[in-house]
Amino acid sequence: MTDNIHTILRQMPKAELHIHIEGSLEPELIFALAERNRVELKYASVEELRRAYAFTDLQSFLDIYYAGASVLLTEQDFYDMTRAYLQRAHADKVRHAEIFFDPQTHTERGVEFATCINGIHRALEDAKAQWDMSGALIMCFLRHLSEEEAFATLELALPYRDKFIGIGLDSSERGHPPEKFARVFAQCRELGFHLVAHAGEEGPPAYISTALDVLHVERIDHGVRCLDDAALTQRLAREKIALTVCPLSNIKLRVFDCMPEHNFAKLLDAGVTLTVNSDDPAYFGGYINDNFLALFDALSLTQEHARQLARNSFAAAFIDTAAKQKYLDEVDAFFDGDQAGR
Ligand code: HPA
Ligand SMILES: [Zn+2]
Repeated sequence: MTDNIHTILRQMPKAELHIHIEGSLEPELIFALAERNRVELKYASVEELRRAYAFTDLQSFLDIYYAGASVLLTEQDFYDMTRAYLQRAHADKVRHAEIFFDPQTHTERGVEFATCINGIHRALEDAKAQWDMSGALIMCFLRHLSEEEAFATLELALPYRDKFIGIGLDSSERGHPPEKFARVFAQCRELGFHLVAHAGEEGPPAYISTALDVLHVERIDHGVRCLDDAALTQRLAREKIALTVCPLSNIKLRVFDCMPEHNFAKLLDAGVTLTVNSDDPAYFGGYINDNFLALFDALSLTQEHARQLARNSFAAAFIDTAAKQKYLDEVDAFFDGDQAGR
C-alpha cells in the first residue's frame, strides 16, 4: 500500500506553483558557475557549502540563498539553472510550472534585467518544445527593499512584459507587511498581471488578510499561519483562495518542528484549497515529489488526497480554461486508469 501511494504520487501529473528559480541552484552548479565566471566563493567545496545549509529561520536561509545567486552572471548561466530545474521537474511529472524569479538580486549586482529573463525564458521555451511542459514566470519584488525600488524594477521589466505573467512578493517577511507595496501592486494590477504574495509563512495572519484586501492577490504563497485566525481560515476556504504550501521548506525553516507537526491535514479538514510545492528545492532537501512523499508519509494521507492535490494544482494555475481542462482530464485519466499498469 505504501509503495502504491508513493508510486501514485511520483507518477501523477501535477503543476508546481511555488518554486524560486534561484532556489533550484544545486551546490554542484554553484561551484561550476563560480569556476566558469571566476567568482570567489566563501566555501572551499561543495560539501562545505552543503554543511552551511543548517537554517534556523527564514533570514538565515536568505543570507545563503543570495550568496549562492551571486555566481549567476550570463544569460547562459540563467538558462543552465532553469534547464536543470525543468529537467528535474519533468522527471517528477510536472506538466506545468509557474516559476518565481528575483531580478533585484541580480540587477543590484550589475547584471542586466534582459540577461536574467532571457536566459530563464529560453529554457521554458525549450521545455515546451521538448516535453510539451508549459511554464510561466512570476517576477517577485524583494520586500526587504523599498517600494520605490520595486517601482524601478517594474520599469526595467516592462519592455519584457510578454515574458512574464505575474507579480509576487518574497524575501524577509516579518516587519515588511504586504501593504508596504500597495501602490506598486495597484499599478501591476492595472497592467493586467496576475498577483500573488508570500504571507503567513513566518509572519502573522494579518499579512494574509492585507495581501488579499490591499494587494488583491489571487493566491497566497505559504499561508500556513492562517490557522491562528479561525475567521480568516474560514474565509480562505469559502473564497477558495489557494495556498501554495511547501512542506520541506516549512520544516527546514522551523515553521514547524517536524513533518508530523505540520498543519497541512488541519488545513485540509478546514476546507482550505491547498497545493504542494518545493519552494527552494536545492536548499530544502527535495523537489516536488520529495515534498509529496514526506508529507503523505508523516500525515498518512490517502490516494483521494493525492488526486485532490493534483487537481488543485491545475485549478489554481494561471492558465486558460482549455489548458486547465486538458490537464484536469490528464489527472482524471491517470486516477481512473488501470492501477495494475503502474
Ligand atoms: O520561502 C521563502 N520565503 C520568502 N522569500 C523567499 N525567497 C526564496 N524562498 C523564500
Ligand atoms: Zn517561497
